[in-house]
Amino acid sequence: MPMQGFGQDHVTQSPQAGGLRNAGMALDMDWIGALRVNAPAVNRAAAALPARRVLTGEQRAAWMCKAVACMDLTTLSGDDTAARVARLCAKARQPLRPDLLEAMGMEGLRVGAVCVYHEMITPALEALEGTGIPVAAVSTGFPAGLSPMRLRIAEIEASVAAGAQEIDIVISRRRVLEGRWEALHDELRAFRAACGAAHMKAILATGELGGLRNVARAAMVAMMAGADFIKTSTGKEPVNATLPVTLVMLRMIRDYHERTGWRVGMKPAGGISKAGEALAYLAMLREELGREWLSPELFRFGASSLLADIERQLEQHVSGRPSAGWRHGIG
Ligand SMILES: O=C[C@H](O)COP(=O)(O)O
Repeated sequence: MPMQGFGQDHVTQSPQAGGLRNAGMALDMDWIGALRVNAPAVNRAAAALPARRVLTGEQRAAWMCKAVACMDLTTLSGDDTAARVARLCAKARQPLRPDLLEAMGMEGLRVGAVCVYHEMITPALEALEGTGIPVAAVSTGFPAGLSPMRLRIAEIEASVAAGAQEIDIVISRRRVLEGRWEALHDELRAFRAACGAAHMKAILATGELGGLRNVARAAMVAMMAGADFIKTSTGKEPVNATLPVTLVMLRMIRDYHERTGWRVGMKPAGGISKAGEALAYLAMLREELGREWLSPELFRFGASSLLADIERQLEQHVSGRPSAGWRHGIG
C-alpha cells in the first residue's frame, strides 16, 4: 500500500511541525549517488570533540540528566524474564534516586522509552502503566534481519498489536553491501507501512556496512523510506556505535532536513556505557543539529548499562565523594 507522501517531489513537502512524522519520499538515486564522505576528516573531527567540550560541575550534571531523559532503557537478552523487565521499568519510572534529584533541584525525570524483545512488550506495558513512557520493541528478525520478509512484516504487526509504540527494525545489510538501494528502500517502506502509528527506528548496523560512505547512503535511503529515527547498531555487532559513524548520520539528518523540511531523530546504540561517552554524543548532536534535536522526540541513546554509570557519577557530584559501581546495579 502506498504511504502518504511517497511519489511527491521532496522539495514541495511541508516542513514538519506539531508532531508530524517524516513522510519519506521516492528514492532519489541522484542524491544517493552524489553522497561522499571524507573519512579522515570525519575521524579527525570525532576524535577532537571530547577534548574540545569539557563539562564540569552543575553543567555536567545537567547534561547527564538530559542523557537520562533521552535514553531507551534496554534489555535485549535471551534470558529476559517478566520480573527482570518489571525491575527495568521501575528504574525507567524513577531513573535516579529521589535524594539525588532533590539535591539537584530536579523532579519528574524519566527515560525516553523502554526497549525490549516482542515477548516482553506486555510485562513492560503493565509495569509502565500510567507513566506515558513508551515501549519500543526490536523487530524484523533482530539482530541479523535475515528471516523471511513476510515474517518480518508479521513481527512488526504483532508488536504493534501488542501495544509497542516504537518499533526498532533492522535493515538488510546485504542490500547495502550489494548496492541494491531500491530493494532497501522498498523493504523499509514496507516496514514503515506495517508500523502504522508506531514510530519506526531504522537500525543500520553500521559496523557491518563496509565503510562510512555506505553508512551515509543507507541513512539517506532509510530517511527517504520514512524512518522516524535512524539508529546506529543493535548492540550485537562486533563494532557498534562510534562517534565517526554518528557524525556521518547526523550530517545526513541535517541534509535531509535542509532539503525536505522533515526532522528525523538519531539513536546511537550499542556499547555506550559511560557517562563521559554519552556527553560527547550530546555535544556532537548540539554542534551538528542544534538544541532543537536535544529532546527525546528527536534523540535517544540505546543503552543497557549507561544509566548505572550516570547515576554513580551524579551521586559523586552530589556527595563530593567517589561512589562504587556496585551501588547502581540496574540500567
Ligand atoms: O538498542 C540498544 C542496544 O542493544 C543496547 O546495547 P548495549 O547493551 O551495548 O547498551
